Formats: sequence, C-alpha cells, structure tokens
Amino acid sequence: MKNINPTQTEAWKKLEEHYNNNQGLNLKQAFKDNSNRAQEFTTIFEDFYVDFSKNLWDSTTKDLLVQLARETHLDEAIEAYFSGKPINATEGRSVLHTALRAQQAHEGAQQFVDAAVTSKQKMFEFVDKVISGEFKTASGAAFDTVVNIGIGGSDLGPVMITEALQAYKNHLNLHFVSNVEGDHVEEVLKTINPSTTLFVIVSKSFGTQETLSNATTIRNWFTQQVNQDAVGTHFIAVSSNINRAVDFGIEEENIFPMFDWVGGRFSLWSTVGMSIALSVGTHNFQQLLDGASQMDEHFKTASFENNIPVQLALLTIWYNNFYKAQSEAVIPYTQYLHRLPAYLQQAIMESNGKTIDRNGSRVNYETGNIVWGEPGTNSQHAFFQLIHQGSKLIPAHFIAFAKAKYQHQDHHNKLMANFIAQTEALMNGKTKEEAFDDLKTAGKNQDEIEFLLPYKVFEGNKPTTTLLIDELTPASLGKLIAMYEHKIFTEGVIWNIYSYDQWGVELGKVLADAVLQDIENGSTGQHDASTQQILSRFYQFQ
Ligand SMILES: O=P(O)(O)OC[C@H]1O[C@](O)(CO)[C@@H](O)[C@@H]1O
Repeated sequence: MKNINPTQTEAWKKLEEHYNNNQGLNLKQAFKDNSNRAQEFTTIFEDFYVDFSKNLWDSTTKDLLVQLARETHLDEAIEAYFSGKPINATEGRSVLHTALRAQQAHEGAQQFVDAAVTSKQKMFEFVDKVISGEFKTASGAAFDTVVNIGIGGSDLGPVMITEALQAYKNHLNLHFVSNVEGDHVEEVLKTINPSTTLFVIVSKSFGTQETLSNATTIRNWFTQQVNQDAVGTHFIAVSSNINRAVDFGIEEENIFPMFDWVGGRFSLWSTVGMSIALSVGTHNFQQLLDGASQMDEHFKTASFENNIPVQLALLTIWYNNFYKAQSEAVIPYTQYLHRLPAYLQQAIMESNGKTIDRNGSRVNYETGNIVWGEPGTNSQHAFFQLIHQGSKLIPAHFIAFAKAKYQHQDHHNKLMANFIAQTEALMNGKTKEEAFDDLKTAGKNQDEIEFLLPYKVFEGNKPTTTLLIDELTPASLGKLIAMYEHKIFTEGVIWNIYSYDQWGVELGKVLADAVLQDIENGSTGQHDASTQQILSRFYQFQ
C-alpha cells in the first residue's frame, strides 16, 4: 500500500478551500436548488437503498473526496486487501476475512479460500450434529444449551448477530460470558443445566485473561456438577493456538482452528461464528456469508462514486477532518440490532483509533471517529435532544428494514414514521417564525412567547444518511456488516494508518497484571498516590 499523507494531496488542499468557502451549505436550500438532489445522492445496490442526500455535501465535495480516494490509491489498496498482501504490516499478516465468505477466490487468495472452506466444513458438520442431537452429551442426551465464552471479537460479533437473527433461532438456548466478573459468570451458571450444555471457548490467542479465567471457573464448576471425564465432550474451543487449547483439556478433534489472517474483530465469519451457526443453523450462516460476499463484490467493482462503503467512509472523513465532528451515531430502527453499535465500537475504534501513520510518524490530522448509538425509537427518548439542539455536530446513520418480521403493521408504520420523520426534522429544524406560530397556537401570551421562543427553535441542517433495507435476513445482515468493514478499511487507507493491529489495548493488560499482583499481596505497590488510595479503599471492603 502506498504511504501518502492525505493532507499533502491536491484533493485535501482543495477540500480545505472548498470547506472554507462552503461552510454554510444549507441542506434545505440545497434541495431547493437541485430538484434532482435526492436521486443524485442515492445509491441502490440490490436490497440496499442508501440515501446520502441529507449530508452536508454537494457534487463538488463528492468529486473532491473521490479525488482524495484516488490520490491515496484506494484502488491499489483494495487489490492488496482482497489478494492477501500483508497489509497488517505491524503484525506481518494478510487481512482476509473476505476469503472466509468468498464465492469465488480473488486472484492471489485461492489458498486462503481453500483453508476457509475446509474449516467451515468441519464446523458445519459439527453444528449439524449438535442441532440434530447426533452429537450427544456425556450422558447420551441431546444438547439444549450453548455458552459462548470469549471477549472482544470473540464475543461481540456472535452476540450482535445472534441477537439480530433472533427470529431465525432454533431450540438451542444461547448464553454469552465475556466480562472477567464472577457475577457475570454466576448469573449465567444459575440458569443452565451443565449436563445438557455445550461450552464454546472462543479465543484466537487462547491467552486472554478474561476468557481463560471464565473458562477455568466454568470448567471447575462443571467438573463438580457433572464429572471430569465429561469435560472432553462438553467443552470445545475455537482458537488459532491449538497447543494451549489442548493444554486446557480440549480434545484435539473439538478444536476449530482460526487463522492469523483474520483479525478478532472481523472474525464472526469464521469458526468464531460457531455460536451463530449453532443458534441459527448452517443454512442461515451460509446466507450471512453470501450476503457479505455480495457486498465484497460491490465494494470491489462499483465506481467510488456509486460505492456504498466508499461514500460512507468519504463522508466520515469529510465530517471528521473538515467539519471537526468528533463522533458519529448509528441508529438502527429495529430492536434486533440493539448490539450493532457495541459491535461497531470495537470494529471501528480498535481499527482506526491510531495516531502513528504508515511511515512511523505521528499524524497531523484527526483519525478514528467515535461511534455510538442505540435503537430508535428508544434513543429518541434518550440522547436525541443533543443531536437536535446540542452544540455538537453528530452525523448519524439511520438504518431500517422496510418489512417487519411479524405482522404488526400498525407498530411497523409507527416505527417507520419515526425513522423517516427524524431525518426530516434533523434537516429542516424549526425556524423562529414556525416556533412563534406554534407558541401562539398553544395559547401562550406575549411574555411567555418571548421567554420560550429561543428554546423552541431547532437550527436543523443536521446531517444523516438513510439506509433502508428491504428486510432483515441473514443475507442482508451479512451485507450490512461487510459494508461497515469496508468503510473502516477505506478510512484507514486514506488516513494512512494501519487499521488491523491493536497495540493500544496492550498497556492496560500489562498494568492490570501488575495491579493484580498487588491485590493478591494486599499491598498498595509502587503506584501514584491516587492509585494507592483507590487500592486502600478497595481493601477496606474485603
Ligand atoms: O480472541 P482473543 O485472542 O481472546 O482476543 C479477544 C480480543 O482481544 C483483543 O485482542 C484486544 O481487545 C481483540 O482484538 C480481540 O478481539
């Protein structure tokens, strides 16, 4: 991949100029000036309808942003990404989650696709047997419960997808244990019958403190409740560290390998998706992969101007680097996607929260945006006040599905009305005159109107992107997640950073180990005064 400081490109300079001259872009006016705006800024790809027109850009902005993508050689980077070049340079690895779902191998990626197919087949055979009851518990019964033990990418993807596909779930009860918190473990153990539970330990490294502590506690509990001999049948592992998994007591045939060319936060398509496949079946898991693969093809082949992930990334850069927006909201108008923001927080912030560029120098521009959100309409009754009337610019993605899963059309109409009305309200706002008329109609007197008027005005001009998808299915969900993965990739290329390592999480892990030693010795150690004081306070309650 080329090593280009984006701020040194022609496009960047022109974008700065363009921003300074066009800061005042008014969306309402832009729609008046261009009767074709909605159509011009909407991209339709299969069941995805993405309306970018309520964003603070015009055709010049878009052209310049596309020029930026070209000057930073996004096209070559895409080729390097799909063909398996070691673009995760600081770890010396390829980045090939796309090979896990490829219907046809990209040139250069055949061996990766072959390995992915073999590992998927092993997983599918196992999953089919568990679901059908052919793979039996130690006492010869069918499994009825699955507990996924993992954290970060070994948890968030499976949780998010299985929540999203609740309507597709089979008879298996599913639980997740992630936090290194005995209370979290206990709350799950309270509800399950160990004799009919399959424990899936998911850890790429098989060295993560949280996962190993939880797995050890659960194995000890299981041994007491059932017996030691049953561990081999009831515990399986997903890991790239086979030796450690074997040392833990997992039968080698029950270890499902992961590849070092798949990053944890992009691994739900691999054997890390074991709990997903167990929960919704192999057919639906395959649909998820196929949907993602279709988005991969779109990303690889569509022109940048009509490319959904590329446009999303360019807008993020536009807001982040020129408007200086700090964050982006993702608001899914479906409860099924309630874990999407949490999932995206890891995917986006662990990937692009970097300050060192591909040249080893500190960047002199902003990278890595903050992402947050909650399902609508709940979020409307929580943080929308800040989006509507706060002083911060929060570009937002509004995601909805045109068709509901169940026949509650009255509910769905209301949900969709809110989904549509909010983006309109955020754009249009409410003028002083309109607010004045409302107060008058409400019967307020002159003094009351004078006092209340400023509070009732909505500035509007708040940018949103509308993603309207036909229906929430495994395939459309696969497309949606792949879309965000490619958005992350595109941003990383343009920001000239390495998106696929995560050195920033290491320091906290090391310090936690040091503090743990102090806690185990009951000492306040060699820490700063604040830390020592906190430790003392903690000891008071032990
Ligand atoms: O699967 P593992 O190796 O247990 O790692 C879990 C998570 O820890 C991290 O390495 C750091 O938080 C993530 O990238 C990863 O998803």
